[in-house]
Amino acid sequence: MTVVAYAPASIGNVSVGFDVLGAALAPIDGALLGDRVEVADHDAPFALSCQGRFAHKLPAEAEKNIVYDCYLGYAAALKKRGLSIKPLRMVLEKNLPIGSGLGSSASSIVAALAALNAFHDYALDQTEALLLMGELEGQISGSVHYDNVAPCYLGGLQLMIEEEGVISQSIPTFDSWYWVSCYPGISISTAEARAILPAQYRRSDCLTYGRRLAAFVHASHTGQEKLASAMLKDVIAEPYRQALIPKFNEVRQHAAMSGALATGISGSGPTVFVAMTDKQQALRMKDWLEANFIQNEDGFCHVCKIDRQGTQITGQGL
Ligand SMILES: Nc1ncnc2c1ncn2[C@@H]1O[C@H](COP(=O)(O)OP(=O)(O)O)[C@@H](O)[C@H]1O
Ligand SMILES: N[C@@H](CCOP(=O)(O)O)C(=O)O
Repeated sequence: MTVVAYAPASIGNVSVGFDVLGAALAPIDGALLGDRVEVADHDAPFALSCQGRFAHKLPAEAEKNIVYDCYLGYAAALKKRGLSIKPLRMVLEKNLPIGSGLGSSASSIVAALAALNAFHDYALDQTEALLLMGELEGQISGSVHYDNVAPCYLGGLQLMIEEEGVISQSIPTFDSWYWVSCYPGISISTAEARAILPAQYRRSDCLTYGRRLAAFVHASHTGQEKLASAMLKDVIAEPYRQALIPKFNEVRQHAAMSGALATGISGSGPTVFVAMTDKQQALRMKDWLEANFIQNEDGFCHVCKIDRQGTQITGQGL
């Protein structure tokens, strides 16, 4: 048997919801923006290999690849249920750049665990699988946060709940919005971008954060597009992280003059996103970002919609 899982890129935080809001992305031109993992029968207990555009940036030793930790974590989860992992080989197709703000580690984790789970006849239910994905993401970034793994796995715009046995739930999105997502080609470690944030915040920032997040969720549920987009502002991470991203302010200024609804840092950066409603403006914004924001040959830009499907399983090999 061979199983392949595709797990889309995601925007963590979406500006207004630090660690509690995340959106899965699908380029409108049908380009693949996410990692894929193949799991197949094997004549030895385990093997892992890597391919794809960004495979050369992964740790050289297979044991340092998060996909290997997924294998160990999944085997342990099966063992707890009195089940055994089958002999298998895994292939990671690393399509997302590392330390990009596109949920790269989450994409590998979700694709790996979704493929392993499909290969074992869905031994874990969706919540159990998502809990394990969050745990593995926490190993890499220094603390458990679901704002990449949840949208990547479930699709859509996900709001983290993490109470009463509910990890996340999806909230409505505006069909007319395009998300122009541009990776400049440099890397920022999520763990380091978390370490520079204050340990404590002023009361006024806490109130602004809570008020705007509540207003965004309310506006999304009541279809108030203008109000929702006006809430896409960040007092928690962006003031401290923007200095790590060359030309971030120029992007914001140009986007505002070009009809953008909002501009923000995707996850911990350096990818930025610009939300727009006009497709032609979005395509022009992409051209501008490619000419003015991308720094090297690793960079790229996509005009995206929200990916509603999340992780997809197919039967064919890579
Ligand atoms: N399959 C993988 N995908 C991405 N990163 C991986 C993977 N396996 C191991 N790593 C390591 O995990 C860290 C991921 O860094 P991080 O900044 O969290 O990336 P991202 O923000 O893109 O998820 C890097 O040190 C990287 O070498
Ligand atoms: N909420 C996290 C999101 C990190 O996303 P990544 O794509 O940079 O891994 C944070 O902002 O730290």
